[in-house]
Amino acid sequence: MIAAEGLRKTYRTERGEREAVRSVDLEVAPGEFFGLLGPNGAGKSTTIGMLTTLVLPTGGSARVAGFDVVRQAREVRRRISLVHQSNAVDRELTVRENLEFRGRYWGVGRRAARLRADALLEQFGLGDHRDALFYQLSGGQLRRMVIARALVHSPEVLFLDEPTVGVDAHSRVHLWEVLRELHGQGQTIVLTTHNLDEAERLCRRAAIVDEGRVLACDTVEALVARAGGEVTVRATYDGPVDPAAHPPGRPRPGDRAHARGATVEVVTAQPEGLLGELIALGSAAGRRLLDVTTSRPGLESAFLALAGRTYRA
Ligand SMILES: Nc1ncnc2c1ncn2[C@@H]1O[C@H](COP(=O)(O)OP(=O)(O)OP(=O)(O)O)[C@@H](O)[C@H]1O
Repeated sequence: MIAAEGLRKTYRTERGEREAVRSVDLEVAPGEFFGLLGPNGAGKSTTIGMLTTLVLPTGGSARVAGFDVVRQAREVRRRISLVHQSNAVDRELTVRENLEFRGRYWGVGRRAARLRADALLEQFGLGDHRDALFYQLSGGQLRRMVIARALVHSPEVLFLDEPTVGVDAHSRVHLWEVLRELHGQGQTIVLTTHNLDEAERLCRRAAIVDEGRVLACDTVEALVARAGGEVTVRATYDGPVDPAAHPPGRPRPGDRAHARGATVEVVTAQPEGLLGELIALGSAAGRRLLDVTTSRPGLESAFLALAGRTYRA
């Protein structure tokens, strides 16, 4: 459904050139729920911009739904939908009219557009709000409406750029459910997110992007497996500890330890004995250990293994 090769984008600005995307290769099969993951500024929005024909690539090529994103941009646009981070809606129209209007714009017949709008509003939990105006909706409802509207003309690929940014925790979980259901119905979805937890919950395959490059592209389980079963142990003290400090007995081979302010983070495949060592580290610095958290290997560990630094969204 999507094939990109060596996709590149350099922005020219007053302050010189900015290589937003250096080289991106991607393949997404029909029906996949695919994630483009990475910290802010990694080049995710620019990549999705090129795949949706809004940003002209500086190099490389991409085909989406069978058409070239540069030479056949119009054909691509008819077959896809993009939901931006902002909730742009027609403020004069009701929720249902917003959907119908979008359907009509894309050539869906009047009756079909209405039926499709009603079905989508039910599916997105907005059936009772079909006659509401945008200001009568909560942030989460508005977000669901914008995504529902993007589906009225049954696009082959739905692109979502950071779909849950600015959405409260409860609405986020609701939105995840709706997206999983859409995927279950066979919808191809490409999502960008800086939230690795979101990606782990939703995507089956993902590309980890950093500084304009794809560091790895695989199933989420395979990406996590690359982290090699390491756990991240985070200790918080009642005051700053020496950034160069290591718990006594550490580092063991493969360990990575960082201290920042009152927190020490150790990524290790051998956590045995670490708690005692962290207490001893605090005592040596005259600090008391307040809290220890452990996180199982996840995409965060995968990012660390691939990029060589801790993930900061
Ligand atoms: N129109 C533009 N002109 C110049 N530089 C740009 C432009 N758009 C993005 N950039 C720069 O390109 C880099 C990649 O930005 P991009 O928005 O693609 O990243 P991102 O991973 O989507 O991050 P975010 O989630 O913050 O949008 C950033 O350094 C950004 O400042």
